[in-house]
Amino acid sequence: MLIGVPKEIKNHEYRIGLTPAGARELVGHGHQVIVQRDGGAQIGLTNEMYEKAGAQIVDTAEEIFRRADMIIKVKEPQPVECAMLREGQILYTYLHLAPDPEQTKALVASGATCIAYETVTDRKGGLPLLAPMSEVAGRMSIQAGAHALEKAQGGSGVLLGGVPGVKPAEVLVIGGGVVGINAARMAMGMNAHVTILDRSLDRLKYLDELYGDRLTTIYSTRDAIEERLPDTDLVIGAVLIPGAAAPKLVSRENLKLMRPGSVLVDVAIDQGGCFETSKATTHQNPTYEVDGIIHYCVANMPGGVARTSTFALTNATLPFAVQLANKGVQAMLDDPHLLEGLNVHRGKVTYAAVARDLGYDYRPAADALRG
Ligand SMILES: NC(=O)C1=CN([C@@H]2O[C@H](COP(=O)(O)OP(=O)(O)OC[C@H]3O[C@@H](n4cnc5c(N)ncnc54)[C@H](O)[C@@H]3O)[C@@H](O)[C@H]2O)C=CC1
Ligand SMILES: CC(=O)C(=O)O
Ligand SMILES: [Mg+2]
Repeated sequence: MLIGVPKEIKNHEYRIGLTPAGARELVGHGHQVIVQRDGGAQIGLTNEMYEKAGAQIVDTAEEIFRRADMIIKVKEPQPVECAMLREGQILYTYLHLAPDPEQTKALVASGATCIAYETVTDRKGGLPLLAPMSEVAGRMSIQAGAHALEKAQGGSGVLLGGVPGVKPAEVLVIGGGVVGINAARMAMGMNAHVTILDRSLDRLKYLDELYGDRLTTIYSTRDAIEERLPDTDLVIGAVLIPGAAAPKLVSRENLKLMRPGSVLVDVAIDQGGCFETSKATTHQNPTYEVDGIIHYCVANMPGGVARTSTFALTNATLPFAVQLANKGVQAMLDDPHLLEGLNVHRGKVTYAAVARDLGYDYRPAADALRG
């Protein structure tokens, strides 16, 4: 198979979908790899490294999209990329379709086979291709929040850990999954006081067993959230209902409960955000203010630490990339966990939550693949 890796074009996105080591693996399995010139240059992955791994460097994204049987990316295709996809081509990347009707329409129109990293599953019920970036974003959410709390950033001027004689900040993490636990760990490490909310009692039990009285665990309800907002300095939005648009858990009205200069970091923004007042921002302009509350809603947070993130992401995506390259769409029929990643195939929406949220007819993935 001919595998193409374009340079990412989203704002300040320096990750790349395949490392030189990954290219070498695919070439070793008898495949051809083409990589866009300087696609990894910003994170020290040079054209020469890819060439040494057996890949060919090409100059333009147009050539990659025209020639490749499978495109490997990081972020959802931007409109100019969607326009270059074609019937029968495989797209393997993050998609986050439920809150993105424009992209969904474009992928349906392309006829391509579109596999979303974020809905591939594993045997334990986890999301193995989302998890590495959730680890990164969870950890980053605390440093982003701590920075936004500084006065010069519009924040309330609170230091997360306090100092001897002055109490630490209160951090509220809504959603105790991969983002949530990583955020909580970082915040506890900085000596903040941390409360974590989840709807899964099993998850709350696990967190309680792990961290004991260093972490307060509370069952997530609207009441529980509203009760805590007046005393919270930093809220991390970390909920997920796989594939679906995020539930709105903090309303605009709720912002009045908070102290001016308090901060909301909505990590769930890539699924539409879990605060009513969230709208996606970029690394260039990461924050904005609503009713005195600072919002940080960067939809590609891991792009900010692109070198760490590229290695973490491709460690997880490469084994499936090899399967797809070896077997084509049959790889999904052979592996139910990879099959869960199929969101759009030859003009049909094949992921139930996306079809429901955006009003498309749902076609089960295996049926669509078998034609
Ligand atoms: N902005 C960015 O750059 C990035 C965003 N993300 C996003 O972060 C979000 C969280 O991802 P993960 O932690 O990997 O998901 P996860 O599935 O590991 O955890 C989500 C948790 O939310 C809980 N939950 C669901 N509804 C809830 C509610 N009403 N109240 C409290 N908890 C609730 C679930 O029980 C689960 O424990 C996703 O939307 C993901 O796409 C992930 C990486 C990067
Ligand atoms: C998960 C995601 O959206 C990202 O890593 O950018
Ligand atoms: Mg998006």
